[in-house]
This record gives sequence, C-alpha cells and structure tokens, in this order.
Amino acid sequence: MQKPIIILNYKTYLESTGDRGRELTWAARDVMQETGVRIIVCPQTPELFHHKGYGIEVFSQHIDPIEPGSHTGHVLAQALIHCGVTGSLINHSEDRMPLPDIKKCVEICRKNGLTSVVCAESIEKVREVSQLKPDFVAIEPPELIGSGIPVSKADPDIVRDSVKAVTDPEVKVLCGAGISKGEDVKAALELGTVGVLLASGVVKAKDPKAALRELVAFK
Ligand SMILES: O=C[C@H](O)COP(=O)(O)O
Repeated sequence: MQKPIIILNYKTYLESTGDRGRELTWAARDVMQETGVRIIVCPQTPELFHHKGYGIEVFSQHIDPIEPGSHTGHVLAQALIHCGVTGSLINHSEDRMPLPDIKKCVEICRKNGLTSVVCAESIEKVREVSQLKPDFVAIEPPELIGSGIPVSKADPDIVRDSVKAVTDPEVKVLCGAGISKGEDVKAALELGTVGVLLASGVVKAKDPKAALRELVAFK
C-alpha cells in the first residue's frame, strides 16, 4: 500500500496557535522524517511566516480570488509564497466560496506554482470542482467534522463514489472528517484516496506527536 498524504489543518484551536502551533509543526516534521510519509501543515494565516524553514510543507487554510492591488484583509498568493507557503486549502466547509471564486483560486494557485486542495461537502460538489482541475479534491461531509467519527468508516460509499466521480487522473482525492487513527487512514487508502485531511484528532490529542505516529503507522 502506498504511503498516504496527511494534511493537518490547525484551524483556530488554541492548541495549534502561537508557540504550541510551532511545536506541532516540529512534531509533524519529525514524524515525517522518521517515516517518509508526506505531512503538510496548515497554520492560521497570520502565523504562516512562523512555520517557514522547518523542513516541512506549509499550506494556507485560505487564499482569496484576487490579483495584486487595492484589496484589504485578503490573502494574496504572492504574500503566501513570501511566507514559504507551497499550497492552499480552498472552499473548506468552514470557509465556503461560490464556484466562480473557487475557479479563480485554483487558477491563481496554478499560475503561482501553489498546490490547490479544493474541499467539497458532497459527491456532486466533488464532481463539479474536479472539473476545475485542482491538484487535490478533499471530500468532507460537514456533519462528521470534529466528530471523531471517521468518514472512511461512517460513510465509505461517499468516499468510494467521490473517487469514482473524479475522471481526471491528474486530480487526486483526499478524504477528511473525524479521521484520527491509522486504521482510518488505511481505510481511506483502500477506498481509493491518496490520503487524508484532518484536524482535531491530532491537534487536540493529549500527545499530538504520538497521535501522528499512530496515524501514519496503520497500527
Ligand atoms: O480540515 C479538517 C477537516 O475539517 C476535518 O476536521 P476534523 O479532523 O477535526 O474532523
């Protein structure tokens, strides 16, 4: 079985903010170096710069559909690149966008060499946004987010059918929501995804490094 891609979304938990967030990034870097599993961290936008240069990929939780110019409070691709960011989540369930904005964000990521991860809440949405040719589509049923009930077990059909809905071999499928254990990751790979997008199972764990080790060990 191929090694999974793990995208760890820090969201706005205090456990992943400030110095605690940087410790989490170091822990993820260590586990990635120990195991060879590709782990990507997604700190909050104002803190992205503080996670630069630690030898682990950093993605933004958000990017705006804008070009350089007169915009206030937005997130510009070139500023993300300056922070050492190499990709971005787009349209997360907690940060929804209209389809034209999603399309523009995917184009901006492509033009600027940023990896795009478009989140989708249903199979229909997966089918729709995969036509935009992002690098990844992440299926995440909103009702399972933060539940600790893994989508790969609670609703395997939505994962399997999302993989089938993506006809472009260049667009890879991730799944997320409730993922916390190695067996959840193994189930996600067996359903045809290339990895998982998760948050609370690691960020809110008593020992996040141990939780990450278990996640990638398929124990
Ligand atoms: O970005 C992560 C997803 O919203 C899943 O969150 P969760 O792992 O806390 O369920």
